[in-house]
Amino acid sequence: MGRRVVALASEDTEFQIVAAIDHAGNPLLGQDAGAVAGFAPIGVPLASDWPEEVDVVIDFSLPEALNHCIETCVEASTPLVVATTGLSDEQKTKLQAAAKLIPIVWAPSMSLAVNLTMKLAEQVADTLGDVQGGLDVEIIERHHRFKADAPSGTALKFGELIGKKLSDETLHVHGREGHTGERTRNEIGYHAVRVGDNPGEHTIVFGMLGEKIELNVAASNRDCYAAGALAAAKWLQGRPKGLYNMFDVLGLES
Ligand SMILES: NC(=O)C1=CN([C@@H]2O[C@H](COP(=O)(O)OP(=O)(O)OC[C@H]3O[C@@H](n4cnc5c(N)ncnc54)[C@H](OP(=O)(O)O)[C@@H]3O)[C@@H](O)[C@H]2O)C=CC1
Ligand SMILES: O=C(O)C1=N[C@H](C(=O)O)C[C@H](O)C1
Repeated sequence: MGRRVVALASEDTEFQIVAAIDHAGNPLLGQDAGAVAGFAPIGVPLASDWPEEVDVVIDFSLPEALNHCIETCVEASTPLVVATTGLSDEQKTKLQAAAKLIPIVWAPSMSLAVNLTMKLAEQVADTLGDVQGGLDVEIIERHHRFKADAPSGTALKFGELIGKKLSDETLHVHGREGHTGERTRNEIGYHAVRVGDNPGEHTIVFGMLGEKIELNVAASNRDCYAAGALAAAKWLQGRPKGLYNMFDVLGLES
């Protein structure tokens, strides 16, 4: 994702890339970030040390890298966009605490289409929650073979939003195997598929007795996430401290 953020930001006159950060052991350190992204050099080497002053930081990394990023941004009062998924509960608490000091946009998907589909999913759950015969919700996500976390942060967010609309006692069930018995009414099932270079696809199945609805949202490439993160970075300029999400950035009601 870092490569795509650099590529899109370097084509946007509203951005000046002042640093591209990776960990100290990355073999590409010292190489020009534009060239690493597959474009013309931009005069910014990939580095492991943080610059003194920046207007905004965009984080697509690993949960283990995020703590240092949050601390650095808080120390320098720098607005932060967090796109990394697979965070622990402790890290979520840390983010919430940091947002009392700096403005942060935090979302498991920066994609416009995904965030809009989340709103549609909420609407379907709201409408069908009490449908005759009961409603079964299953979430199937597909991603590339390199993805480190499962299910995706987006799938979990879909489940959280839908669960809130359905019941206070929604169970989140990951996969299904063996003599599982009859499906309970209050569970949401998650299924994580890892195949090739899939840039991200989510299907939410709302199953009833006699008919079903499926919401499917799929990326054709990863630029929807990079573009969303850049939009969030712009939106954060001049915002007061606080924790925001992509519904806020996109003007979709939270
Ligand atoms: N919110 C959204 O819209 C999206 C979120 N994501 C999430 O973003 C994250 C990154 O995804 P992706 O780019 O595919 O993953 P990659 O593994 O390709 O990239 C992660 C990068 O972070 C680097 N890294 C590792 N440790 C550190 C550190 N301590 N400090 C700085 N950088 C570090 C890695 O280096 P090295 O390879 O050397 O370990 C690597 O270059 C994932 O959590 C993914 O789920 C992805 C797409 C969209
Ligand atoms: O790792 C990815 O690729 C993606 N991760 C995010 C997630 O976990 O939801 C967002 C997107 O689906 C791509």
